[in-house]
Amino acid sequence: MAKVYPFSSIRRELHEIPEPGFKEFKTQKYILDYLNRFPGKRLEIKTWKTGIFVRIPGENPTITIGYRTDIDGLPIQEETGLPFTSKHKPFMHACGHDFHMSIALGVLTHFIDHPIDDHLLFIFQPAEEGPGGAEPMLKTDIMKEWKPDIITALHIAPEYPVGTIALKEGLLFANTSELFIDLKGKGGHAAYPHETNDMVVAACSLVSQLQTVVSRNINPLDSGVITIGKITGGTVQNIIAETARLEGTIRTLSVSSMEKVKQRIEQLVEGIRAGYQCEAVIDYGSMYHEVYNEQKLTREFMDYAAAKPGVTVHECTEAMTGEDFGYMLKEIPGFMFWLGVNSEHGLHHSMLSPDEKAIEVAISLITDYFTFKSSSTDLSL
Ligand SMILES: CC(=O)N[C@@H](CCC[C@H](N)C(=O)O)C(=O)O
Repeated sequence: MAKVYPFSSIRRELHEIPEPGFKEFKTQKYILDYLNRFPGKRLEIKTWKTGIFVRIPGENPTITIGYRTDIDGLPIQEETGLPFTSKHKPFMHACGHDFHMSIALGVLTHFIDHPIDDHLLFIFQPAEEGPGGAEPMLKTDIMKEWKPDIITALHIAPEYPVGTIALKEGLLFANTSELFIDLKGKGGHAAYPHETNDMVVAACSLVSQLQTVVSRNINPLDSGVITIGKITGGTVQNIIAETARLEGTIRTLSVSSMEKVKQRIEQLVEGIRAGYQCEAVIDYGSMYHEVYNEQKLTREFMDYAAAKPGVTVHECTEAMTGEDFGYMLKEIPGFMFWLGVNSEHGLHHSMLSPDEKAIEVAISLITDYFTFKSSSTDLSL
């Protein structure tokens, strides 16, 4: 068994208790219990739903430096076989939020005993995987009172080795929109198809047609994704389905492409309505603003990280992943970066197993950068 680094044990305990968005009750309690280990320290703690804000007041503050972690898990049946596998099946920390939280606690713990000039605000945000906690958290009175002047977050990256971080100035992650389409027609006996309008056939046809939107309606030099991750419909093998439901997500690099994709989806769904004589309802669920890294802070951080022993900075291209941290970056200058964790299996995979050595790499990099940033005379953007 690999060596367990201090914050790896926290990561393992959090890994055992993944919870869906806005139901992170045990996770919230775990973090609050951890924070309560530091009585008498200058920690200011406020909760919002299942999220937590923690402020460490600065000694001689000019600004507030923000750090955000997400805290929710995903509905995935874990197959890692790890001794600290999920106890909340079928949920799993398959997007690294257990890493993100333990890194946030590591950075926070460092600053409890090493206060800096500026205020620090740690945001433990629920529901990143959906329906989104960042946007409503931004609107809270707590955020208005403690609003950071700059903000940072990271996301684990299975494809990079430990010690590598990846980022770029400007656009890093895509605009996203969830997509739910409910079809309702007439079901019936499997042997009497002429008396029905089979919603399984309609759903299959619609999924195929949706594949043409990106390939035939988006400029090939632009990018887009439509993924249908789930189809449900029908009841048993010898009954023609009365209903079917498609669940998916849309990703684009611009708001205008998102509008175009949605317009095209609506036209295709209208065709299904007419062609299959059925009802069809589209729901776009939650939408996330793109993650856009502020140029000057990002470049400064890249230069800072590149000079740090043991850290390699890779200038990456944008990804079609989504992150509601994009809403925070829309209002507060800052950046997000990928943290290499060297896992054979990728994000949202049942066998994702990131290398825990990356936790200490991230804690060290972020604490050093915040200390540098706070003592830096140039706080202008
Ligand atoms: C980093 C990451 O994997 N984020 C998720 C965000 C999902 C947002 C929403 N539920 C959707 O599916 O559109 C991602 O899938 O990129």
